[in-house]
Amino acid sequence: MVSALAGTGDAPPSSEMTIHAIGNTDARLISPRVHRDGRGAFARSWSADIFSAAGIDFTPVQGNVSFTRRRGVIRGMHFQRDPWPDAKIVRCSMGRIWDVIVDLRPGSEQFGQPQVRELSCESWVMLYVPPGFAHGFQTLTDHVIVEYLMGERYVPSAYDGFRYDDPAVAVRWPEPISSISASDLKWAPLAGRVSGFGSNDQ
Ligand SMILES: Cc1cn([C@H]2C[C@H](O)[C@@H](COP(=O)(O)OP(=O)(O)O[C@H]3O[C@H](C)C(=O)[C@H](O)[C@H]3O)O2)c(=O)[nH]c1=O
Repeated sequence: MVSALAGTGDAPPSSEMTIHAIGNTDARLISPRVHRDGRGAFARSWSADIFSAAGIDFTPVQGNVSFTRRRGVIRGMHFQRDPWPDAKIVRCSMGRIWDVIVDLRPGSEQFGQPQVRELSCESWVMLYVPPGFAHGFQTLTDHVIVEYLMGERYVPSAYDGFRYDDPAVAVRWPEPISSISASDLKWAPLAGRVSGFGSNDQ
């Protein structure tokens, strides 16, 4: 017997996503309206109309997904250099992560200051990371899936990053570190390499 599910009616599009500022940055926390029923739940992960109404110029051109087996793993910090800075929507689709973004745009009010948020499958909350930010996360559980909608294509020659312990940014990681890729350990210091981090910004 197939049970009919109650409709959700025609709510205005803006009610499908609530967008919150993060500090004085143009990064945003996005809380989608979660439609729950006897089967489970449904929510939007992006909306051109809602983003446009919120003044966010973002159109996905690539989708990425990563699976991380163990708690305590750090992925990042990553960014793409100009002229291909990669804005992204980040969502944690399984488990929980300690998510970190850092504004690398010289002159911005929050330049070099880590902004951290816990993202989890249960919360459904997503993060909009503007172009010019670095992004990374540490897993807070085993078996983590993180999905991305990317505002820029992957350009290997522009793919860049910095170490989790770069003294110019001083990110706090909550868990004992269980694993970091060899490539993420090889990033050169930001000081003297990325505009705005002078050689004495230790
Ligand atoms: C980002 C990317 C990577 N790759 C290749 C490059 C490597 O051979 C392999 C794994 O890449 P990586 O070790 O950089 O994967 P993550 O450490 O999960 O990187 C991601 O995690 C941090 C937290 C992010 O914010 C970025 O979205 C992204 O950099 O996939 C691709 O083929 N296409 C891509 O778009």
